[in-house]
Amino acid sequence: MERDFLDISRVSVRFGAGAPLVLNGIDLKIRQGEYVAVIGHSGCGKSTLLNVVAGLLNATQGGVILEGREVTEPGPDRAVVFQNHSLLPWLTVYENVKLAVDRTAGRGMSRAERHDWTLRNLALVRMEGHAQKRPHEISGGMKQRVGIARALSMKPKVLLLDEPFGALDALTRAHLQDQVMAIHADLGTTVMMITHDVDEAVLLSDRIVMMTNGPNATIGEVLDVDLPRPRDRLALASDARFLTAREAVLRFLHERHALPAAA
Ligand SMILES: Nc1ncnc2c1ncn2[C@@H]1O[C@H](COP(=O)(O)OP(=O)(O)OP(=O)(O)O)[C@@H](O)[C@H]1O
Repeated sequence: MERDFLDISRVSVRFGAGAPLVLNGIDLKIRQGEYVAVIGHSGCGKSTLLNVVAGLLNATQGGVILEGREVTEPGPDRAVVFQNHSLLPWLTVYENVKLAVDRTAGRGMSRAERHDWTLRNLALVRMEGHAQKRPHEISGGMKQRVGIARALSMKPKVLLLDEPFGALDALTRAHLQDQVMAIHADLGTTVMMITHDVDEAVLLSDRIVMMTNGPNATIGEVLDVDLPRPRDRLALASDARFLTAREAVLRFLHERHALPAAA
């Protein structure tokens, strides 16, 4: 049987003694190459869970094992892309990615190889033509693409996406989703993505992890998205399997685990 690649085991988190548990006993095993979306209402603890996997936050109980090694701190094997692009404003697009290359995957590469690797990752997100621009000269969607290139350039074992398209308009968002699907197909990167967007979760994922409301949030249900790849958003818009999966997530979020204010 295939070994679990990323093993999130009985993770509970509380912020401060006496405070309620934000997360309570999260158990999730992710296979290599799998694309998993985590969805749930605002404040249920999705980012908290991602931060534990990233090594930015220690679990109060339980832990995370990646390829047999316990996660205790951040590392280049788990690259994170946040909703708000975090590029260094005084560096060009090229330099932003090159900096990550120099610090991680580029160690041991020659100068020419590091240059090529930087350009190759910019090309993955179609940003090689904007390499010499600075962040203020490019759009929000382009900044997110550079953020994704920077993350991928580290050759991470797991790509952690925290609502990476949340701040973008619908068309830009669709474009980026297609690019991420193409990259995932190409590289086979393992992805854990947080989202609020049901359609996005169904379109991109192999499995959707649905979280109950906090505090004491836990995994309510896990849905296998049984749709062949490559996936085409237009064809899927009327595909019965897509619509069934979408409905299952919507029912979970808006019937079984509606927020009290929205009930
Ligand atoms: N550093 C912290 N100190 C104290 N409480 C925190 C801290 N970080 C998060 N929390 C609390 O933990 C809970 C979960 O927050 P988290 O950001 O993980 O939720 P989320 O599901 O990602 O929300 P959203 O979808 O709105 O981004 C919230 O109640 C939040 O206020």
